[in-house]
Amino acid sequence: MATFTFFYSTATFVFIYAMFRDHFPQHLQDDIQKYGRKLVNFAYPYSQITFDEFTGEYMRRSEAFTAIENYLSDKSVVSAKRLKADAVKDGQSLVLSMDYHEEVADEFNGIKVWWSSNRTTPRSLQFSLFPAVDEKRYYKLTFHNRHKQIITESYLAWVMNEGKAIKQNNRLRKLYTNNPSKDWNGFNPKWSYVAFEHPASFDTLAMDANKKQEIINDINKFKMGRDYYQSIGKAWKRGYLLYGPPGTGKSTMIAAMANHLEYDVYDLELTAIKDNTELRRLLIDTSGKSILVIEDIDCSLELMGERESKKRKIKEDSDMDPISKKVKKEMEETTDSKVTLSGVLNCVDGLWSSCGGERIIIFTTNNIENLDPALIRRGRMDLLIEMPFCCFEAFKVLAKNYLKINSHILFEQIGELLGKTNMTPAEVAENLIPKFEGENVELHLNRLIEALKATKNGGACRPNQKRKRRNSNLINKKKK
Ligand SMILES: Nc1ncnc2c1ncn2[C@@H]1O[C@H](COP(=O)(O)OP(=O)(O)OP(=O)(O)O)[C@@H](O)[C@H]1O
Ligand SMILES: [Mg+2]
Repeated sequence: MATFTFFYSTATFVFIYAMFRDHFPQHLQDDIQKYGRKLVNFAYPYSQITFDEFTGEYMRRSEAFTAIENYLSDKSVVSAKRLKADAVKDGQSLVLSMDYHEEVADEFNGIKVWWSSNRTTPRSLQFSLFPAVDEKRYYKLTFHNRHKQIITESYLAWVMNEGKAIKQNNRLRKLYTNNPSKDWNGFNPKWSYVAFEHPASFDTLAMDANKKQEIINDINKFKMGRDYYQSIGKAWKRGYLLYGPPGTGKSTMIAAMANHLEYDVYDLELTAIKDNTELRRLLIDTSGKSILVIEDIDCSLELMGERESKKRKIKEDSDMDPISKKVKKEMEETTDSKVTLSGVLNCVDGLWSSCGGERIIIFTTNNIENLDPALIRRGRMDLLIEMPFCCFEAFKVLAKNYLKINSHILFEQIGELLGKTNMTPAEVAENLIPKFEGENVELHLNRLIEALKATKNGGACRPNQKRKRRNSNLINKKKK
């Protein structure tokens, strides 16, 4: 009986609505709809915004949906009764979100809003070449009509920023390396990655404390400088050149920076790139909040600048015997990489570097003298950071890391010897690592003293005036 009544009323409603649409004059229909909407607004003065999970022509996962999911995660744990769990960081941790048809409340500047998680399932079978989309997930935001402006202008921007920041913290940080271009295709991407799990930090980095603090301040200022860079019309990027002998901590410094900033690292192998076009394609495929690293930049002949390499080539060629000349020519011909200095300079200055923002570009070299001045000119490399041989202060950091001591009677002697020798932090660290079970602190320090004496007596040169000058000026700040 009840079913019959329901069917009867629905049919009557449909009939009346059809009559109304077909026979009522249009201006009367408009008036009735206008007043009808006013009545509904009066009875239910709330607005709603829906955020679908997949949007656009290619049905990409919506950034807004992901940001909202992350933003609501903590709030859902507190107030939703049913939760869903998703693995992040390649399964290392879980993100909780509210289950379907749950609702959580939020407050912004004293305004109360409600978020609900929903899904719709298709009512009929669809035939498609693509896998069927079983359900459409979406978030719905409900708020009072009178707060519409503040919600659409400020609250949503706040939710997006917060959500993105939470996502950034939850994600697995990655160390990317470029694949040879012959392998690039739809299945093999330009970059391969592994989880970036380097343990280096500024605490464990051995170097002069003031210089270390200057570098930390510089990168902190950069990270917080979004508005500043915007206001001066400059791309939000920064370039560093790390130079110093092998084993002085250049790579360790990069890892410490990446960990401090929580950025990904793109380790660019220039020799695997054929030409500037490929270089550009690779760079376009990188994301913001990342450090692009080109290690040992001087090791590619082309990058030393055409003027330098031509000069060098003429000199070398005139010194060579005919057979060596032929072998050299053949080698040059088989070397594929035609990446040029101007290609690399474009990577530092070009439009690419401003896409996505928050990019740090780091070059390392053992021989700063070999670099073309164009590469390190003012404004291109913002900071030149020298990683020098181990000084006493750097040694104290290593002693604290490796031996867990802040002082010892032998420190004075070690300090004196360090002042007279060129030993890298890597070599010092090697002497502080336990070689056998049960070795005590004194044994390590004595071993280091012996090694320092051997280096000194073995003719290790004292830093010349040029090096001394550079050591005293670890960081040569360049004008921005
Ligand atoms: N300043 C330092 N602070 C802490 N550890 C260091 C430092 N320098 C070197 N080490 C230790 O020595 C090892 C080698 O250092 P690293 O690879 O950073 O040197 P590098 O300057 O990059 O050398 P290369 O020029 O050969 O690439 C590191 O794994 C680290 O353990
Ligand atoms: Mg290195």
